[in-house]
Amino acid sequence: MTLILDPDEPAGWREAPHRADTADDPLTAGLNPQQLEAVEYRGPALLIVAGAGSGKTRVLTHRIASLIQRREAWPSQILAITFTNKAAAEMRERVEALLGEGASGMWISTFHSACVRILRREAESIGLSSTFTIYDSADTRTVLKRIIKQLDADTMGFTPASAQAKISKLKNELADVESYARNANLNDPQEVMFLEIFRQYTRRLREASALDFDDLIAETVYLFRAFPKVAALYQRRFRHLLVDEYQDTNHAQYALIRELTRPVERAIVDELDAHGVLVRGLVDERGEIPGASLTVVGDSDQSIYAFRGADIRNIVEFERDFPGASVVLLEQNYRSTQNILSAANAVISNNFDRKDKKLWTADGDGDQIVGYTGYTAHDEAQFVVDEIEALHRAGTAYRDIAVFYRTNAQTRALEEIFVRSAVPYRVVGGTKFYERAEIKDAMAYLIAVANPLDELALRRILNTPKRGIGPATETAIATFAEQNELTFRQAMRSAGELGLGPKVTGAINALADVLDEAAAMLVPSQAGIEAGTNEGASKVSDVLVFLMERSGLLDALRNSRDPQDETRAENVEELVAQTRDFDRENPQATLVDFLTQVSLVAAADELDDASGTVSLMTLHTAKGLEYHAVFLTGLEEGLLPHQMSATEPGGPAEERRLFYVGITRARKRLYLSLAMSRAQFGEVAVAMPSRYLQEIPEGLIDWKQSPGMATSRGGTQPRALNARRGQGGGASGGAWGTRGRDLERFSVTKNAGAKTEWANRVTGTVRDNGDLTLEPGDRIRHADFGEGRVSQVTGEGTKRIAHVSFDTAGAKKLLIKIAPIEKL
Ligand SMILES: Nc1ncnc2c1ncn2[C@@H]1O[C@H](COP(=O)(O)OP(=O)(O)OP(=O)(O)O)[C@@H](O)[C@H]1O
Ligand SMILES: [Mg+2]
Repeated sequence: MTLILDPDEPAGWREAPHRADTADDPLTAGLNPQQLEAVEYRGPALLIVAGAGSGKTRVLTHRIASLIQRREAWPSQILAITFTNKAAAEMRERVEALLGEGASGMWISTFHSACVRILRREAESIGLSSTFTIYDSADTRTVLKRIIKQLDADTMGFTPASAQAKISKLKNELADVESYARNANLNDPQEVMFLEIFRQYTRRLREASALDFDDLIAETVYLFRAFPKVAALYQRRFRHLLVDEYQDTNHAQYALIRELTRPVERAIVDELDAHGVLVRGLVDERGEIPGASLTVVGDSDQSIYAFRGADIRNIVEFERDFPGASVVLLEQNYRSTQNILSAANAVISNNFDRKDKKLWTADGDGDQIVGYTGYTAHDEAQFVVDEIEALHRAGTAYRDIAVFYRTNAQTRALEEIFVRSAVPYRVVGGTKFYERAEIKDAMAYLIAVANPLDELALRRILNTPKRGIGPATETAIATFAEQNELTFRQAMRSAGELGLGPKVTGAINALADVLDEAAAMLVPSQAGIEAGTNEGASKVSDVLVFLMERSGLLDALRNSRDPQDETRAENVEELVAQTRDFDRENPQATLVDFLTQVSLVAAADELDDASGTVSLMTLHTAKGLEYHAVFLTGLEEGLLPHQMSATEPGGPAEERRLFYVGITRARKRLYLSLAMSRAQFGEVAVAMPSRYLQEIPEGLIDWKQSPGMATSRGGTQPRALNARRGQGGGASGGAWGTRGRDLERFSVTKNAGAKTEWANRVTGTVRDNGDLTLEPGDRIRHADFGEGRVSQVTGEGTKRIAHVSFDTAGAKKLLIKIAPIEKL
């Protein structure tokens, strides 16, 4: 092992750091006494626990800046861990702004990037090449798929996704093959099989010099444990370790922190010294280098990653794990108005098993929270955009406004309205809807059908979903096409002449068949051809559904248990929903028309202006951030809490923390919105207000209903929400928290009648026109659009839609169940 001086260490390193004069220090001015105590703390371990917006991140930033400015530490002696790359960049910027100079050599990064950096340097010690590959989730599943196939493990119920989840969980707990084998019950064939899968997976990655995401942390821990001298280099180097969002660390990350903060024993110190590593100024009277000073900050109310193995116990047991630790509690909130904080307090107090703490501010109540219930997701999106335009006119910069949602699929409706407005926006931490890989894949199928000459689209889908057509085959087809002056598509049809195996040839032909069949669906009927119309041709949505099903793309995503693939499947379903809308709105339009419209939407992305852009992101991405105005959208049962959470222990409580995280991002203005119906896979489902909305005290929210509902009270008797239960309201499912595992407080304290009354207030009149019979030719009156004639009724049951030509308002489509209409 060679020991070298760290390249990040500045020349000035050899001068021992010294403590500068602290009087009138701008770094500490304006901090409250508890914050000051945390910034000035000099000792082995410090835990800062506090609610949202109380200055935890700010204290970390000031602490780093003060250590550097007072020359108590060199930038290279600092390691700060944040939860996202965005947070890391922000913290670095702030530290540098406080210092008034750059601070290179300082490590501010996520756990994963810090570990990659360490592992690339030290790879040889653990038999890896320093150019090791990092496997993403998809790569991992590909490897597992092959192993499972080879072992016939699928017959025992193993899938790549299930094996992946189990392996990931083990790695987050730092269990490797050996330790798993020691504890496994070898009489259980399931366990024996899993052990074999785990063993082979580990071996294959090693052979490929590859690490998966979980390995990055776990391998660093193993490295440090197996090679104390390597560990000593980092223990000596990082004198100050600071961790933000500590409540979301898992066991492996916790172990890493422990390794990094261990003291360096005297024997190793001597060895480092002998190798020319500078230790002077670091050793104590026993000849050891004491453990690094550790500062962690967290808020157990904001723990939202239990599904990825995060362990709140890391916070609860901090004092036991790090003896001599000090604890600082921050109480005052500096971010939000009291109204926003009161809403957050009220919501989170419904979670059991937490220490009661109340956020408060000295800054006054502020504006009321604004509530809005849209008819549809589009209506809701329109409200959001209108309000943003109003805020902007009143002087709020776009960059100071954010829109949050629970699932990525919700961006579709939002983006459509944003694109039509002039409001610049960007989707943070995720590509825009049409840029997402799975949407591009689905679109590539449509493009390949619409334009068989488009080689790019064909190549994209050739092996998507994976159908065993490798790059060599792809090249063979391309070469054959070139040599014989054929298109790529024609060459695919000549696969039999390429000398490929029968399976590959079969796969290529099957894909070509699917594309041919889809193309045939687009041919108009004889009458249509004669009339020059599109009559008789299949709708775009039908062609897309056919392609997604026959190609296996949707199944591959749906059957995977990787949470990301689930989102991808939802996105593809959103695209299907969008084509359904398109078909309804443009009955005569062709596939090419659809593709053209999509390209135009995508081309409008260039929008930007000097005052920045509005940020759209998921609630998970929003952690740690703050904005002047925050819009929390899609506050419906099934979305928040997400329907998946219902089946997980602690799920609804974690979803509530997510809602709490969302609320506490807002500084001055908070908007809560939902839609009464939401399209899911092209079906319009009736949505129910999120149970969490009910937990916010009445007076805090000013409900502005959608115009269509505000005036619709006359005529129809409001009906009990209960009447809707069990009517298969799509994603909304069982209303009002009656799901089995959701043993939550309000379901015992609030009676059903109160719930109904409350829901009526939220959604305007709760209509149920479920039994209203309408036929083409019927005259109706709509609360806003006036009188009109029904031209068509489509859909069934709760999803019946009336197509109405209004006398003055033009053509509209109405969801009969909830529309404010009466038959004349
Ligand atoms: N003493 C203070 N004086 C003025 N502003 C402060 C003070 N402390 C914190 N702030 C401001 O309050 C806001 C919230 O601070 P910060 O983001 O550090 O809170 P946090 O506890 O990390 O929140 P979260 O739990 O959401 O991560 C920031 O705008 C910060 O600059
Ligand atoms: Mg923070």
